[in-house]
Amino acid sequence: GWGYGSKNGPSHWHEQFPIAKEGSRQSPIELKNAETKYDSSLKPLTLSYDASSAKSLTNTGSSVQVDYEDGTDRLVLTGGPLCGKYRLRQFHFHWGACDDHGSEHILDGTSYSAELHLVHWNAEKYCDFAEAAKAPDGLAVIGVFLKVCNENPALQKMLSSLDCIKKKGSKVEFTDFAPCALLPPCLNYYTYLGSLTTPPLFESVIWIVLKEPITLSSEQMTKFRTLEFTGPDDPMQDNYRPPQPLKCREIRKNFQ
Ligand SMILES: NS(=O)(=O)c1ccc(O)c(NC(=O)NCCCCO)c1
Ligand SMILES: [Zn+2]
Repeated sequence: GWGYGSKNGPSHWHEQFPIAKEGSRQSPIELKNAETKYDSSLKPLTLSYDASSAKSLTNTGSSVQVDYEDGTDRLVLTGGPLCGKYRLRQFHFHWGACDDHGSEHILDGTSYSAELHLVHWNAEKYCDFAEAAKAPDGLAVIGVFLKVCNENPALQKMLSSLDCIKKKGSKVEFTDFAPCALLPPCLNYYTYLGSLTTPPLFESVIWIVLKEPITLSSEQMTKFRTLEFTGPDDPMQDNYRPPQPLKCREIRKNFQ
């Protein structure tokens, strides 16, 4: 199956997922602040997150992912560019082999060491995630850059559990994790219409990329790389897709 290696990585994905090449709204993209447009009609993001509905921590074989119980309205994102209420389903990360790269979005030429994706689906219009994932307004993903600087206590609970999920497909119970602890103080954002950044690359994501990164220590960053893609000689790293053509898209921001 698809992956991030030389034989099954992003340059090969079009062979099984033609939208990779043929799509009009693929992600990630380069964000060039000078070419974005301030939109005063954009609302602030409102996140109502309670910690209780975290469920599990999984090595998906392409990332590390925390899944949430999304059968009820417990962790809801509204406002911003969104119409309706979007329910948090999971968050996961993308990162590099070295600290100088690893994010999927690139901001004014800067690649960050990693990128957090908080994945929400439109529970007002669709019955479940799978249905929403196929709709043009089905998903809303908040992207948060990670910059190596000082230690991030909020990440520690997850990172200290990674030893238990080294192998692809492994999963452990992971409860009471408040995702809002992973957000920076300032919620200024860029927003544009895009896609999943992994196969099946559905063009169903309203992207909300925060301008301000969160920080973590280099030891914490190293911890991500102790996970395995397929086996002990295959460390999970460089699990990011490079930027895709902007084509006929506008990038808006909620700040001047
Ligand atoms: N990176 S993203 O755009 O935020 C993103 C958000 C939600 C997703 O469902 C996917 N992709 C996905 O689920 N692919 C199927 C199997 C993956 C196993 O790891 C990517
Ligand atoms: Zn992602």
